[in-house]
Amino acid sequence: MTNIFQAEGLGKTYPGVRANDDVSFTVDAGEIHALLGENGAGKSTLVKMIYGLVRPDDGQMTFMGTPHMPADPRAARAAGVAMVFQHFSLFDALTVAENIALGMENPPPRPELARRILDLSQSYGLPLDPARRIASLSAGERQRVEILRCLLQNPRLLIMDEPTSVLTPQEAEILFATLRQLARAGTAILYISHKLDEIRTHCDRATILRQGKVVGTVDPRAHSARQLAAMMVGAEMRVIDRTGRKPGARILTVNALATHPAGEGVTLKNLALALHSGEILGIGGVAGNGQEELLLALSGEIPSAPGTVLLEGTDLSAAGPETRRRAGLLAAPEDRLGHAAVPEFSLIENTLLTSASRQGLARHGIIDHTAARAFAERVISAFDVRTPGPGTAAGALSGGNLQKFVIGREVLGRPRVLVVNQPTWGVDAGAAAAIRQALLDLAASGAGIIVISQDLDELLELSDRFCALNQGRLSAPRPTEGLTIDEIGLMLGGAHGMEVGHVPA
Ligand SMILES: Nc1ncnc2c1ncn2[C@@H]1O[C@H](COP(=O)(O)OP(=O)(O)OP(=O)(O)O)[C@@H](O)[C@H]1O
Repeated sequence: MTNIFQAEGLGKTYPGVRANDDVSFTVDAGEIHALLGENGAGKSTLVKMIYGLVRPDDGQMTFMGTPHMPADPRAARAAGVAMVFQHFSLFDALTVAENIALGMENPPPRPELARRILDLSQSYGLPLDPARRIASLSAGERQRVEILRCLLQNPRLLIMDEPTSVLTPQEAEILFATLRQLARAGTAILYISHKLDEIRTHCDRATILRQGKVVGTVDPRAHSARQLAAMMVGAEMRVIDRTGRKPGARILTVNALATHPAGEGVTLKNLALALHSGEILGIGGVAGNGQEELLLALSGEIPSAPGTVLLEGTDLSAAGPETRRRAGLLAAPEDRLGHAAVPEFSLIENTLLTSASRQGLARHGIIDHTAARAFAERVISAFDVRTPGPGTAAGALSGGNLQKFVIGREVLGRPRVLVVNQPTWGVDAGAAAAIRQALLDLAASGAGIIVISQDLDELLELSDRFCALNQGRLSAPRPTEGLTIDEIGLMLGGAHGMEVGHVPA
């Protein structure tokens, strides 16, 4: 194997944070190289330096034998580096092909581009219609657009920042087949993920970062997930405690819930569910089958017919998000940057967005800054959000730390019912365990929780009952205890993009 990329002594300091400190490592042609580390360890900062988005304060890089210090992403792309981001950078109103054309230096005529997209998507098993509008795509499909956009550039080094966090296990397998295919052809892949099992199965080497420093480069196959996690955090992981929950009275009733979104998107079809106090209901399924719509219909962002959403007997179907929040029905959506939080707003301002009324952070339209700051500080400390302080802009937080903040803000909002979509997306193993524990503790205190997730292990770990959402329809719930992966496969069966045949017998 030949060394294609080398970093020597890279450093980057942000106000109050040494994000990268003396980072040296190499990536070989044809290898899938994982970057591992806790939230905030400096992984994104490192790859942004390679991709020309951030300029290092110190150190050098070499790429394909020549010094590499790209002034911007365009220069990095010209040198042969491509990157798939953790957050999507797509225009909702445009089609797949239009978005891809926007990122190209010299886009070919539209019909030819559409053909190339189709060809690539077929040869890499990533189905995508070039004429679809981005607004109608699920998170998983949006990611495919980003991946295909990169593959069209024929990169020598492909950087992927948590690419599988929005994919189902089956879609992730397909992606890894794609990456293997690329690696065999000599492309180097630098791969950020928090999924340790995935890294152990698919990556050739792993470089571990802790607090901005390289701890070491290891063969991930030679270590257990637990050992890798311990190297990342420098300590052992905690064990989840599921005790103390007693499902009580019915708290949320959803009846004949149907949505009719304008334009594209999934319509919910005649959904019914009952949630009890102290209970966690898990909803599994492939993204794009109505998960986001269900959250919006429960949070009040999509109104529904009278009698369809009842909280403790009160009909909230016509109520907007603020009225529902006051009543105790809180939600944490999947898209943390843009939907759950405003990137340019400080964490204090972001707490005001959803918590002003429940926490008494504003009176008669006047913001109580002291109270807002104190609440933001409570969230930061209770959920171990790594940030210089509550005045930091949400967009400056690492992905996982923002996720902890968003979940923490709602959990500390003392909900009667909390609806969360992908609660541990992009969160490191230790923090994911802490978030899951917080949800279990919240249920133990009497709240009802709906967890929507693509992570089956997470749903099995958390939920008392499980149901599947498939093309806008919800299956009948089943108790999680004793439920086998086969049975779950059947419940999810027929969901688009997921075949029962993939579920191990
Ligand atoms: N633009 C910025 N301004 C200020 N601080 C920043 C900025 N970007 C990153 N940081 C800080 O630098 C540190 C490293 O962040 P980085 O995003 O590189 O971590 P990460 O390992 O990618 O985390 P995650 O797994 O959560 O995505 C964090 O403490 C983060 O808050």
